[in-house]
Amino acid sequence: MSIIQELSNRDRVFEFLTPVASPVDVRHGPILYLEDVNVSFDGFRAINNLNLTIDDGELRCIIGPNGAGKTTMMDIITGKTAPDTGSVWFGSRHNLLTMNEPEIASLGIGRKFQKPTVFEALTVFENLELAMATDKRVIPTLRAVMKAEYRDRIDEVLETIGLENLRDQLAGILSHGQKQWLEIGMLLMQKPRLLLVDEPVAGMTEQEMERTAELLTSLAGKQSVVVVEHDMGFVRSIARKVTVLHQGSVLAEGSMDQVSNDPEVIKVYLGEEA
Ligand SMILES: Nc1ncnc2c1ncn2[C@@H]1O[C@H](COP(=O)(O)OP(=O)(O)OP(=O)(O)O)[C@@H](O)[C@H]1O
Repeated sequence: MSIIQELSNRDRVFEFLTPVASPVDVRHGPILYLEDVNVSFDGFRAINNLNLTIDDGELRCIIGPNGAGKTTMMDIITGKTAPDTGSVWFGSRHNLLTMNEPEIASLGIGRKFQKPTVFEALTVFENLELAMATDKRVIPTLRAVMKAEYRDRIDEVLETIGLENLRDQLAGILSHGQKQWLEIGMLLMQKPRLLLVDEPVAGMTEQEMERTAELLTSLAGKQSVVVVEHDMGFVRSIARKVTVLHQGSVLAEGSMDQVSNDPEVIKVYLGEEA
């Protein structure tokens, strides 16, 4: 059957439009679990007996000085870097260390890098549309015949990211902050269970930072969100629980007030900024 014929069959729900029912099992524990993880680069221990758990629906902020291992930790979770030893589980069923990057992404782990990578020559709407269809060959046909099936989802995401009024604008003319929100929206199109967000407010105006705080806090609960961020004011505005990494290990964990009053944290990290 041709793609056109296949798409014309309105009774069918197509795989690429249907969020994969996430098989992650969180009934008996956290959504993400790292235990005794170690990674060395040329003999340098970048991640050192790292233990970390993220609960389902949690919004967690990860802070730590330069070189603390934050990016390497994200790389391990997403399958970009393989640890030397340790365990990394997504729910109680999925051993992430046996999976490659695309397999981990398809389980529902989305990663937002610091720099926005939207398609500037496409509209906001088209960017979201593209993020939804995993089979890019069907896009033109998709637009013609499948509108009702995906429009609702795109509208929902446009509302979440606050870009409803810019839906037909080219992404290239968006502000830096709007591009970041659009890219978060592109990840949301796939209905992830866990979003990893790297320095979301770098380069943003105060107003954009406030809007980003609202956006990330609104996502928590619906999915788990892990935010790596250097901006302490921003972390304070969104964090319920903060993990401080230092030399590849967890140095402290707790509320922003708890960690910022921890003498060890003050010594190795916040103290540096004071
Ligand atoms: N591929 C690599 N090869 C060698 N060393 C590496 C590699 N990746 C990271 N490192 C080192 O591992 C340590 C941890 O780096 P990482 O980028 O994870 O820290 P970070 O907390 O994300 O820092 P930043 O806040 O500056 O982004 C650093 O000392 C870094 O130089």
